[in-house]
Amino acid sequence: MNVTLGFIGCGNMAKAMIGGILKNGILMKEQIIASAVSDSTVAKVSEQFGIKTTKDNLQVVENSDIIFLAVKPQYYETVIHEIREKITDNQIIVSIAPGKTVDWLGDLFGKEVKIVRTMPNTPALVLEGMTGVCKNNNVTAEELEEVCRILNGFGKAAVVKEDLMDVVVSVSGSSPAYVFLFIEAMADAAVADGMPRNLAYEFAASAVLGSAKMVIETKKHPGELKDMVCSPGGTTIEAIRVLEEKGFRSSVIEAMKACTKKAREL
Ligand SMILES: NC(=O)C1=CN([C@@H]2O[C@H](COP(=O)(O)OP(=O)(O)OC[C@H]3O[C@@H](n4cnc5c(N)ncnc54)[C@H](O)[C@@H]3O)[C@@H](O)[C@H]2O)C=CC1
Ligand SMILES: O=C(O)[C@@H]1CCC=N1
Repeated sequence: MNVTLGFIGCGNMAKAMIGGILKNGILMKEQIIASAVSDSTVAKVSEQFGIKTTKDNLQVVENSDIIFLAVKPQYYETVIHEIREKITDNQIIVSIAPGKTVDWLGDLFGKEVKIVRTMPNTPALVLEGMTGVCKNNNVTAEELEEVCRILNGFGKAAVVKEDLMDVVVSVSGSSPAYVFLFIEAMADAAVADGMPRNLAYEFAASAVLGSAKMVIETKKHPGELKDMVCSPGGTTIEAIRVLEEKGFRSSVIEAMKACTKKAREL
């Protein structure tokens, strides 16, 4: 692709996206610039990815067609105030923050700016990211497609109505954390029953990966896939019985409702 990409902030999510983009090869390292606050991050990111790095956010703005705001939500106001004068009509701003609407972002810029609001997730690093996307009226269909090509480069992108973006946070942006917790818990149980830890992580993570692939590739209902594992009078249904007794489904639902609620409040 013939665009330059800038990241303001270069923490966990920006590094996952940069790593994915470079792994996939949709952009060259020379096409990417990122800013960070500390000298050590500037040096580390440049060494890790070979991209241009700077402590000056305006340098990112001056050198990028598409600018990802990759700082925490509470720093959005400061960063937007810092860069808004320098943003031109042709540049596209990509937000990755939960809760920040395109109208809220547009008001902070105080002028007509092209804004794409996204919610990515860290599996972008291994090209298995899933990103929810919506836009404001200043972004054309072609421009949205261009941004989606970048997002698709490290996984998949789905354009959704803006009022679903807070739900995307809980089901996608935040959800790898619950899945990691689940893998960790499964591995702990296997270790408790005598399996070496490294082997336990491999078995537990492979089960999650394979199960996710089955949902996506067979398109069967997850309940049907679950039933296919549960032999009558067998081992699995015993595990399911205990999970139901301990409120597994309800815990997940309540946790995600808390997550969506928090995103709405940010
Ligand atoms: N970590 C994740 O899995 C996901 C994060 N996000 C969103 O991505 C954004 C970044 O999150 P993380 O990468 O997790 O946070 P992080 O804390 O790892 O990275 C943020 C980086 O921004 C830098 N920073 C702070 N103020 C700055 C400024 N004024 N100028 C330039 N850089 C500045 C910080 O030094 C830090 O390195 C947040 O809005 C978060 O909600 C979205 C989806 C998933
Ligand atoms: O925890 C957070 O607030 C961010 C947003 C989605 C994932 N991490």
